[in-house]
Amino acid sequence: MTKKVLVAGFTGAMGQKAVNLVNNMPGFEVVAGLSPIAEDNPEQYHLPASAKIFKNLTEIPDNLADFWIDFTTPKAVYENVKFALQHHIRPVVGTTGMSDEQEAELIVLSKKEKVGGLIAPNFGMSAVLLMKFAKEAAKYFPDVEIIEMHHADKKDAPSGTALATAKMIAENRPEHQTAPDEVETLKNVRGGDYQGIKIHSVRLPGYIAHEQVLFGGPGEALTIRQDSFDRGSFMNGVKVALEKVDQLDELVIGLENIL
Ligand SMILES: NC(=O)C1=CN([C@@H]2O[C@H](COP(=O)(O)OP(=O)(O)OC[C@H]3O[C@@H](n4cnc5c(N)ncnc54)[C@H](OP(=O)(O)O)[C@@H]3O)[C@@H](O)[C@H]2O)C=CC1
Ligand SMILES: O=C(O)C1=N[C@H](C(=O)O)C[C@H](O)C1
Repeated sequence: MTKKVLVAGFTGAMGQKAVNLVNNMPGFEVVAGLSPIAEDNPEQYHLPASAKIFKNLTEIPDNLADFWIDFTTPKAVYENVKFALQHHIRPVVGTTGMSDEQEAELIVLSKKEKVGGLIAPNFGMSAVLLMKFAKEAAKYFPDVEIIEMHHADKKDAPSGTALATAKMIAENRPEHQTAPDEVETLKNVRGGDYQGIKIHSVRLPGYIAHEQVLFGGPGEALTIRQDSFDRGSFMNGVKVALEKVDQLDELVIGLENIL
């Protein structure tokens, strides 16, 4: 039986990549798109002619879709995923910017509704491996800072990937010295702080998505870097998620946990 997919944020940069992915996945079909200012013309957005376009959650009927791909905005994603879980649609979520509390609430809801799904701050293999390697390196290099660089239209900072990297490093690093007293003569010039890990966010035209993790030790340094040069690089991860979320019975965080 064909698996039916709703793409939330289908008009956006990632949403359009997701539409193209599903259009080319045998056994899957885009049946609907959600986006607040989209025109009611599916083919304009490369959706099948039969696909329905919705402008808000209240318009979406029951039993419409099996999967919910979400590439929307930090403001919309929590309500979207809640709606999907309550309507037994399996969410595959790339949208970043949710708080830890929001994610925890959604996990509880997924268990209650017995609906599996995935939230992945990054669907790219280079970023998944960077996070894994950084977590390992943190055992030996407790002094670390993160620089993430993104396109100028990005709405949230730091990136979801940088925050996930910091969390994974924090889980694994041994006791470390806290930074000495320092004076910022320019406000926030030392970046954001996650449990003593500085995060620096760069936004520039021409960039897509890039991250460096810099470890420093006595007389040596280790730099781990990943680059996403094209948004197509995220689609293998989305494909794997669509193929595997059927086997999950709750909401899982992180692509690495289903690979
Ligand atoms: N996990 C991953 O691997 C990746 C995650 N991302 C994340 O995906 C998200 C989207 O990125 P990107 O595609 O670049 O952003 P865009 O701004 O290009 O697209 C956002 C989309 O969301 C839509 N939208 C806005 N509000 C709502 C709403 N209330 N309900 C449904 N749709 C809404 C917009 O519609 P309209 O145009 O009609 O306003 C638009 O289609 C970001 O959070 C980004 O960080 C990005 C790349 C990879
Ligand atoms: O907004 C983006 O573009 C990206 N967002 C995700 C994030 O916040 O980490 C993933 C990737 O970095 C691209």
